[in-house]
Amino acid sequence: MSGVLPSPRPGVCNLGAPKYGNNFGADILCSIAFRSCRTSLSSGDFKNSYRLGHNSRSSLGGNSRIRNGFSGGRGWAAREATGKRAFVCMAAAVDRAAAATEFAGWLKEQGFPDQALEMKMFEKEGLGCAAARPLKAGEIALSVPENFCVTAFDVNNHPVVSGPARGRGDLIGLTLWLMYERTQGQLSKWYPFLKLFPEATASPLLWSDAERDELLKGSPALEEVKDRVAALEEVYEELNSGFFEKDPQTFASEGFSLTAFKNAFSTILSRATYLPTADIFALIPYGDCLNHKAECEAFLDFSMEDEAVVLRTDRDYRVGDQVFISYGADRPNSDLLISYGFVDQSNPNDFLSIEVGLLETDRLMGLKQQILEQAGFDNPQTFPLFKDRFPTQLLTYVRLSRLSDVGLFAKILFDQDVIIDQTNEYEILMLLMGECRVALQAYAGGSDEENRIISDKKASIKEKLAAQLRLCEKQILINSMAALRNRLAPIRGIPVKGGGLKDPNSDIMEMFDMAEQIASAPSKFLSNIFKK
Ligand SMILES: C[S@@+](CC[C@H](N)C(=O)[O-])C[C@H]1O[C@@H](n2cnc3c(N)ncnc32)[C@H](O)[C@@H]1O
Repeated sequence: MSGVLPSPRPGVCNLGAPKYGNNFGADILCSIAFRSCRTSLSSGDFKNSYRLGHNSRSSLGGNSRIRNGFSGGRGWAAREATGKRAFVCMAAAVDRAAAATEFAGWLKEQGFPDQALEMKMFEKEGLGCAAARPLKAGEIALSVPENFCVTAFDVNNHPVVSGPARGRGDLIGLTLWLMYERTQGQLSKWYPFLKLFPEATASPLLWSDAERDELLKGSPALEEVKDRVAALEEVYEELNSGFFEKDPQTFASEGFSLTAFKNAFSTILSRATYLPTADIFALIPYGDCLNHKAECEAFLDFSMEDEAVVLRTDRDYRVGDQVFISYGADRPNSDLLISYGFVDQSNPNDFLSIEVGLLETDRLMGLKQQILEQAGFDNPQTFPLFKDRFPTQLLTYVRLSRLSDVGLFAKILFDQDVIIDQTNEYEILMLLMGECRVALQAYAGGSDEENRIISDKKASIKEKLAAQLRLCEKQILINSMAALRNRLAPIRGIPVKGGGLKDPNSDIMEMFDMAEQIASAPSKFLSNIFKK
């Protein structure tokens, strides 16, 4: 075997959690708007490489060659496939635990080395890997020889799909590979491996338009999913008109339908692992059964020395414990849902992206832009809002954007949380508050409804996942607003509409109400309220 995976989050690479750490406890014009979390997903890159997948750590090159010594291929047993040629839907009906046992036995027959992990079913995550013996932190838990992995090597050397896959990204190549091998059923030499794969995931990429519109209403994920689906359908159309329709004998219609393509893509997206050292995506026996834990730091990578894909543990495990990896350090729930079809309600890395920028009409725009550039920021710039923190840099950025006195520019420091003056601070906190309020109002219903759906046994998987996502995102906004309120409270001498100053403690709720409703026309509101 030899294989492929997507890569990181181009848009947000410098915005991850580690760089920012303004805890709400310690405390949080421009144009402001919430953005879909374009983490690993980028429609611009889609056609050539759908930048997604575990270990989103480095960028992904083309797939026309095997990179950095990862040669792959060859060894996947020349076992003669037997059985009828038939389109086999590797559906949920397959008993996955039995399939895993069968696959492990089959691998052994092919000379696969003994591992410290065994595949096992877990209630929450489905198939996973458990420690077969006690493991110490830093130990090699898994070592899969490269020739047992499916990669671009297999795609590029495939008698049927190499043509359609040419010039496309690794994930599309692997999707084509999976579609074709699925049509071969038991004749496929990969059959025991394919039997482990779910037919598709619960990703909203596969939901109907109506389901997406209803269930993701308010979430920035909706826009993201729509973009992805459009890009995916475009790729399919190209493949269909360029290859599938022209040769229906080879590309049997059922196995190469749009539905089959989307299903296979979602499966590949959820199972292919990006190997940073080899800069390649791979389907890795055992490795593709490892589930994600946000707190985990272990990840799969190619070891040139061992010529194998290796997992080193980041903690001790007892026999039977599930061994986890990280699918990427800073993946918000919207990304997990789209890429893998699950939501982690306790995800410490969950975030919403907020975009801020300078006003076109700002007479100091040129100067401000220079300051931003020197500090390494764009205009506009996206920042993450986490449920317990947001970046100090976000505040500084917005403070700068609202400054009209050049004499105060010297106070702008991106590595420190420095209030420029109270009027400026009041403005920016109100703007952010208003933006959060508007974003929150875009979701239908309250959090009680989401909690009800999550615990409702009759609710569908899609309804539950969407409710989990909405709940987490709303919590980020609610917590952000609470933090903004905390920051606003001690500001004394707050300017009011009629001019003059007012003690905030006298009618603080009224002030917040006002502040939270301004986002639809922030500059208009501010030009009125701060009229000199
Ligand atoms: C690489 S596969 C892992 C094997 C998979 N559990 C299976 O049953 O085949 C990724 C899939 O595992 C599931 N998964 C991984 N981590 C999870 C988590 N923390 N919570 C829930 N599901 C998880 C999701 O269904 C995801 O699409």
